[in-house]
Amino acid sequence: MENRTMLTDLYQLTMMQGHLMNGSQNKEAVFDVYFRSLPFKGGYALAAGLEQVVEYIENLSFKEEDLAYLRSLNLFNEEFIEELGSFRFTGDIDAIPEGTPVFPYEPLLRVKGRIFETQLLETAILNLVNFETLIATKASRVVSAADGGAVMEFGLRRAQGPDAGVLGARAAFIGGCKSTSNVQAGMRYGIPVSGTQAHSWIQCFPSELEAFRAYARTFPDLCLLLVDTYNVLKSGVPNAIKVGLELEAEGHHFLGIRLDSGDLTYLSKEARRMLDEAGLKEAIIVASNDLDEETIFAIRTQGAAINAWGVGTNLITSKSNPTLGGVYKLAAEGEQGDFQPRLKVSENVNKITNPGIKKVVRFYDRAGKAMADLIALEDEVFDEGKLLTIFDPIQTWKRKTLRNFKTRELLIPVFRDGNRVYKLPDLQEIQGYAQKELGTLWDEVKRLTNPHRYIVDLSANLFELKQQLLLTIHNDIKEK
Ligand SMILES: Nc1ncnc2c1ncn2[C@@H]1O[C@H](COP(=O)(O)OP(=O)(O)OP(=O)(O)O)[C@@H](O)[C@H]1O
Ligand SMILES: O=P(O)(O)OC[C@H]1O[C@H](OP(=O)(O)OP(=O)(O)O)[C@H](O)[C@@H]1O
Ligand SMILES: O=C(O)c1cccnc1
Repeated sequence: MENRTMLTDLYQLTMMQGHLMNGSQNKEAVFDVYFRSLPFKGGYALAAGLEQVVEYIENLSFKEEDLAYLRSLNLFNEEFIEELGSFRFTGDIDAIPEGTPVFPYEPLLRVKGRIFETQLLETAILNLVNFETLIATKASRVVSAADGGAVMEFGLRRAQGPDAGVLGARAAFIGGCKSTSNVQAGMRYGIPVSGTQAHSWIQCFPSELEAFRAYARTFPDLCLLLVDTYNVLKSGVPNAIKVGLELEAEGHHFLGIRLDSGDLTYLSKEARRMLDEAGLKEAIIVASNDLDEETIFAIRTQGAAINAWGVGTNLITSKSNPTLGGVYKLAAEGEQGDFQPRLKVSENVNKITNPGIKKVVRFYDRAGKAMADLIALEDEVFDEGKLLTIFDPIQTWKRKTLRNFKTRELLIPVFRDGNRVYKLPDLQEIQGYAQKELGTLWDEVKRLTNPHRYIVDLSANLFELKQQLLLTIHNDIKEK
């Protein structure tokens, strides 16, 4: 497992030395990880990256060469470097499991512990959670546009570097992709690997037919032929049909063809007709070429005859929305378990933080559909037998009364006193869980364009606490 201890911003280390020098290193802090707006103008995001956060925490330790490098910067004193030498995370982490639909302002992770430790974690946690959550969300949109057609992740060559290719393939699988072309991701995470051929294979042979036959000889039962090197309907599909029939005559199953250019709707319909007429009704048609959720949705609704989609660049780079702006904000600080809520003020009301140690409660109706989430204080209880009126924390007149609800707390314990108390699910389990979880959201929340906004409110107690703190800060400033 990779040691990512040095994957941090310099200022985390300077602040840590500052705490050590000021005697505040043992102060306890609670940080929330959350994002403020949904990517893709979508209706939800899918949480991902927790497994990498767990690995990061479990491998946190500065090696001799790390300490030597830090010493060489001539910024840090020996007392601090020595302290880093025995650095371990000894705090608590609660997190929303990977594959859960999540919404703005909800703490996806809550980190509690000595400020000396919790400050260091910000950069790596955000790096991991922001990227994987973004790609899992993008993949989920692409998969939903494919409406049951398999989506194969093809992006490694265009990913923003090797790590993004591998972790992106993992996140894409959480979002519902069926397979990846990325062999390292397949090996590391047990993702099914799949693929076809490149144009170079076809070009290497004197003719397209010979290229197809050579591939069919090598992989008679894994034969998906790329048909657009010369001319799809006049050459590629007729040659693929010849080879497909030869394979079937020998008792093999011909898988199908891949289209990688041109009008994918027209070509797939024509190719389907030709394959069917030749008796290759089971042969599938895979499409690729700069696809994303919008093109897939358009092509599918035009009536294309496409069974599976190969999606690379737009998915792995999240091209239409390349970042998720997750932040790591201090919500409480204290000593010996006695915490005081803390708040960050901003002129921009969306940037004022939510104070205190919080939890996220999801409210379901009797049919199991998610109705709303509340960000609440840790010790609050919501009685399932009672009515509950919730309200928008900004437009407070917007109210909704929940009745007959079931509740579920989304944050679950992952580390206690530095020890892991959470069993990491395997990736197949996470994918299945994500699919089930998406089934609890209304279609209106999931639709790709102009979705309904899912309700995420603050509990009355948290709202009250926030108002009080804002008022106190405001009055303090006025008096100065
Ligand atoms: N029927 C369709 N409706 C909407 N978009 C489509 C349809 N068919 C293909 N597309 C998309 O249109 C774009 C076409 O790309 P482009 O203009 O580069 O043509 P091309 O066929 O890839 O040409 P080239 O031969 O250079 O590869 C791709 O993003 C593709 O996914
Ligand atoms: O289009 P993407 O969604 O990124 O999917 C991956 C693309 O990569 C391959 O092409 P190649 O690298 O040869 O490039 P090209 O076909 O785009 O020229 C493949 O044939 C797809 O077209
Ligand atoms: O296997 C394929 O067809 C493939 C793999 C990576 C990128 N494009 C296509």
